[in-house]
Amino acid sequence: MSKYKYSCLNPIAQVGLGLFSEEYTKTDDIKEADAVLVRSASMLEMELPENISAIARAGAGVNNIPLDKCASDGIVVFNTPGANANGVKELVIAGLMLASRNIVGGINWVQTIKEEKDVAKLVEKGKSKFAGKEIQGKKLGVIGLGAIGVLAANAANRLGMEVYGCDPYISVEHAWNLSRDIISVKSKEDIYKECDYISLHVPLLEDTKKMINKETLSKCKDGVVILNFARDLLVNDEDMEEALKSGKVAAYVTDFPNEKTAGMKGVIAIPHLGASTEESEDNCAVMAVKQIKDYIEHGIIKNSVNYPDCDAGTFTGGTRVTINHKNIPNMLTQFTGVFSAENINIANLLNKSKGDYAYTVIDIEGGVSNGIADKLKAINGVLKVRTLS
Ligand SMILES: NC(=O)c1ccc[n+]([C@@H]2O[C@H](COP(=O)([O-])OP(=O)(O)OC[C@H]3O[C@@H](n4cnc5c(N)ncnc54)[C@H](O)[C@@H]3O)[C@@H](O)[C@H]2O)c1
Ligand SMILES: O=C(O)[C@H](O)COP(=O)(O)O
Repeated sequence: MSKYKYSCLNPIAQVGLGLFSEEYTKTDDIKEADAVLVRSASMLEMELPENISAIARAGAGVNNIPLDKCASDGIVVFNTPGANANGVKELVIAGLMLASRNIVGGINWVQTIKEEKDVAKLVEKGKSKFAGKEIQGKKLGVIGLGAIGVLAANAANRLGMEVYGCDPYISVEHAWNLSRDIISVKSKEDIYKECDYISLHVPLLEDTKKMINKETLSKCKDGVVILNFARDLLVNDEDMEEALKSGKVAAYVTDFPNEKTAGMKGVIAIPHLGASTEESEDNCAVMAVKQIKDYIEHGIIKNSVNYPDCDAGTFTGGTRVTINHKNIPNMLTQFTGVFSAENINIANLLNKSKGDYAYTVIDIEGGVSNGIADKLKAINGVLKVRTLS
């Protein structure tokens, strides 16, 4: 008899799902799932049943998940930082080539002459129409130096590009990994002004939405190439269309085609293939499942995007009570009061907060009655209580 249930809203690599022990079963009904695994399926309009404790995004971008709603329902949302970064980096490099050499045009043209008598001769005669430029010596601007941005910047630099990077919130880890040859700039303006190619690697947030627009494009060099392997809404499509028509933008490479851009002249549209490699899918699935298991079985939070990371160690016996709650004063006093009223000794207590939300783990040596959980749940600001035993 399984103890836990999980649902997958997208196919998740078997190497990850295989890590679930026989204590877990898969269900198609999220009304009975403790945990949900998802890639890009939108959960924004979904009902979130009370039974869900955790959602793992097997990937980086979490704009398909209602993070605040989840937090206020006591649902911890994880992602898998860096797990698909190499896959995306390699496609970014391909994107640079696709935009610089008319590979797509050339390949399509060969198909139009394939039934002709002397294909080799026609190729030599017609190839000049598809001549391109080399990326070596050109300037690339990378906006967002996270897991992908750093890898893309370093790789392009190794291919001979002069690379500028901009990320006001760069983490220490990513700064360490950034090649010293990358020119770090404080403002995106320097990238717009200087670069021949601009690659976006920021999350879709209120302040990054439509960051590439008429105004920012007007600051760019004529014939700039924009690469978007992050999210379609980072770019204002109407402004991009105008810039492509005028020649301000020579090519727009996007991994996120939509109704507007899929057929737009000057757009190289890729069907969201950045993370669609065996390696990235495996990495993401393994990381997502490990994080779900750690949380469900031990109450450990690692790589959450809406709750603080919190590791009280592996749960080894007695009872562990985990509480998802609002980050407001006087919560711990009320929690400990519930235990002391029952004369229960707390062996270990850990509390962490992140923004408006907090998480507390309380270990006790023996068991607890259901009444304890009910009393904790009744405290104003408590969002979810789990009892692990
Ligand atoms: N094409 C794909 O298949 C694919 C795969 C993975 C990720 N993505 C997208 O790429 C994005 C980046 O992925 P990642 O793994 O590098 O994430 P990450 O969190 O490691 O890096 C994002 C970086 O953007 C920076 N940032 C945030 N706001 C910024 C701003 N206003 N200006 C400059 N920098 C800013 C952050 O400081 C961080 O360093 C994801 O959010 C996702 O939308 C796409
Ligand atoms: O944010 C991400 O990780 C990527 O966009 C990958 O999405 P996918 O898992 O649907 O390929």
